[in-house]
Amino acid sequence: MQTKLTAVELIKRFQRLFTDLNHKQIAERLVKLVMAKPAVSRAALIIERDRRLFVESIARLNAQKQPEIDTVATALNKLRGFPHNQIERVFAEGQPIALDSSAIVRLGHDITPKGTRSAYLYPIFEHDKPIAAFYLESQDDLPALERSVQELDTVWAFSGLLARQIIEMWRHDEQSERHRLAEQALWASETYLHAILHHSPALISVKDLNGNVVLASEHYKQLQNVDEQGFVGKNVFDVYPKEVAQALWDIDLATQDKQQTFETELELMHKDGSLHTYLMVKFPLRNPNNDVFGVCTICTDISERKLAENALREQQSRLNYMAFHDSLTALPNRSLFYDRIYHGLARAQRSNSKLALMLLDIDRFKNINDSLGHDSGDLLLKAIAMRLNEGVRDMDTVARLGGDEFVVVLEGVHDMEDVVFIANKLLVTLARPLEIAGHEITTTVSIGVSVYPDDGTDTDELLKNADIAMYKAKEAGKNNCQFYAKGMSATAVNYLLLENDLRRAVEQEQLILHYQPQIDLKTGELMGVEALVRWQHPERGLVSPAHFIPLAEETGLIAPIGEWVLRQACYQQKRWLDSGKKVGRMAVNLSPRQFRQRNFPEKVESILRETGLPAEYLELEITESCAMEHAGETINQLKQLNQMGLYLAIDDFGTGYSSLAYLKRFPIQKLKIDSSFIHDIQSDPNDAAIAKSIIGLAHNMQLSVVAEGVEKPAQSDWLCDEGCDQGQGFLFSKPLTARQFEARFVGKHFAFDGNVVKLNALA
Ligand SMILES: Nc1nc2c(ncn2[C@@H]2O[C@H](COP(=O)(O)O[C@H]3[C@@H](O)[C@H](n4cnc5c(=O)[nH]c(N)nc54)O[C@@H]3COP(=O)(O)O)[C@@H](O)[C@H]2O)c(=O)[nH]1
Repeated sequence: MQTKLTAVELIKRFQRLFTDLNHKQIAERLVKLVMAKPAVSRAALIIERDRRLFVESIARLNAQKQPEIDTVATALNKLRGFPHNQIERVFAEGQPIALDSSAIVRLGHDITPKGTRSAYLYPIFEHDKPIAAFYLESQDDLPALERSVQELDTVWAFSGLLARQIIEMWRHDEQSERHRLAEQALWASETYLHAILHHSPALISVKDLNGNVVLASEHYKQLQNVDEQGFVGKNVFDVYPKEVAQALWDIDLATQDKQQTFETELELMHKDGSLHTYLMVKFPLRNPNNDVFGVCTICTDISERKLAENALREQQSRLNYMAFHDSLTALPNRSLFYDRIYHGLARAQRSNSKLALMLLDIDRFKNINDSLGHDSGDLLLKAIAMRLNEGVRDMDTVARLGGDEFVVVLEGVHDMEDVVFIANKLLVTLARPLEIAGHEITTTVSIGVSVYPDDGTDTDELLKNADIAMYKAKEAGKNNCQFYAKGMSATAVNYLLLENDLRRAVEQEQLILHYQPQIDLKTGELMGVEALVRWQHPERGLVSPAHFIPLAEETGLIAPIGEWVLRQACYQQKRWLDSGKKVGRMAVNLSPRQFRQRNFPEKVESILRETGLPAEYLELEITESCAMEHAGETINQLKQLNQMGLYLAIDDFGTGYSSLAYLKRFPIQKLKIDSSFIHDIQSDPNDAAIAKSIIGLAHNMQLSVVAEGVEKPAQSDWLCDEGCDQGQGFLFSKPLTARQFEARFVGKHFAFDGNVVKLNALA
């Protein structure tokens, strides 16, 4: 049986119940007291803290009908399963709210637990203002719940105080947390600052408005004049040289006054004597009232970046230099020459003056290069570049266009005598002996001059005309200077210009072979084919061998060209043999220099091996004059070639002076009557007599005989009647490309030009 307690006993009991509890435990105990009433199935304590409603604690009956308490201390709006609007209403109106079963149904089934039939909201006041509320649910009807509410009047009475206690405790907790966080933040920022000031490689400092350093990074100690105490407490004037300090202080003042950030670079000396470049940033520091109270300086060491930038700049200017200068002589190259002359021409036009362009080419440079080697050739070019530079004024341009070709541009020319004088001076200067790699070398140059505006108004025209004049100088015996004159023919010049291009012709695959058939005059059968080289020049078109073979011979280029022809002809012959085409022998022309190469027979042998062509399918032709020039040597070379199984022919026979004594000793198989005797063979009795003699001579020596340059059927008939074995000429076919040649084959047989078919028909 329950005994009624007095008010004092009740207070004491409550005090005992709530002594030494924290706010969570107080809230738990309060809802537990409410749950003690059997009609209450769920209870919650809601408290207003800082104008927000928090559900502090919730109690509900579990399956065993035991109260279970959950301290949530969560904002109401974050929790589901509560009649939010009703709870807010209690706090707003300060009146209890009773919800019967129909009101519960209206709340909806997701608000209250299943089976709830009534609910009650009870406000708790402090000074007439609700500061808390209890929310009660019951599985009984409202009257039963209301009875329990009445029985809980003591709880309601004490709840005002306890709710206040909970609020204060929360506030205290929150404040403690805020303090803790603030302390933690302070500690963190102090730690960071300490770490930054001690370990940052930057110079970081803060100065007050008088320029006294109040905070500084350790890195300052690296600076000259900063002792082990560091920068703190000092002033820029204590540390830096006077002018530097003044400049820094001026920036500090400007930063304070203008209240803006300043950025500049400065160089500071370290204790180890090294000079470092720093990027310095200064900015004002403001207090919460936005007043400037100091200046912060951050200096970053950018020495390495500067070094890299400088290196890059140097590299760029080196590259720039290289792009416009010749690496060997350091003279301006072709590009810079074009740029200089472009501006020079503009100046000449403005000042109405003349400009002279001198093109210089070293005479016989190739011989020097070939005999002394490329290193000596390079030394020579350098020496010439120096002498050229010394021989002209500073304002004049000396450039190397490539190879052994130099150019001098003389500006402000008013008198042509001056140009003549300089040209002669250069000829004399350059002709002085030079010591190159222990050899005394005397070299000369040929100079061609063109003058603006008389010989051209643009660079290319002036260059072209200076070129023509320069080659005229070469023609005139080298070591002299020629001025361009309007009528100068470019034909001879062209011939010389070819030389440079010819050097590249083999490697750039500009050479091709054409093939001209040789036929049996009696049967019309294809007996052989002569390989004739052509040069497919990129600008000049097809260049005749009559034009470039003598040049190749003169310059020594005949060796690689001749070897290329021989190899290609052998490869072609092998292909035709393999494809079953009856071509006869492949005749290849040899130039004197090529034939005289000591190891020529070995070269032929190696090419035959490489191409797989049997020797008997190859015929070599040397001219009569070549054969007779060093007849003794010729016999030896021919013997070796003959022993290899090759067929040998004397070309252009009748044009040289043959010694019959030698001729009979040459191990040859064929004579070729030169075309000059064939041309007028019917009308010129001398030509006819010579041709007859050659045919007779050949047959007497057991040699076969071929007539070159057969153009007319009558010539062919005459030759046939006189017993000439073979003919070669346009009558039968012009020289053809390999493809054209193959196209003439009908099965395994070669078909000649139309008019020759008739001739064949006679056979
Ligand atoms: N060392 C080398 N010399 C070579 C090589 N290839 C050619 N040559 C020599 O160059 C000279 C000119 O040759 P090309 O212009 O090829 O002239 C040849 C024929 O096209 C020409 N020909 C042939 N038939 C006729 C004709 O009926 N009429 C006519 N006007 N010309 C004709 O004759 C040249 C052949 O001459 P040849 O060698 O004497 O049989 C010339 O001296 C070539 O030898 C080479 O690879 N190496």
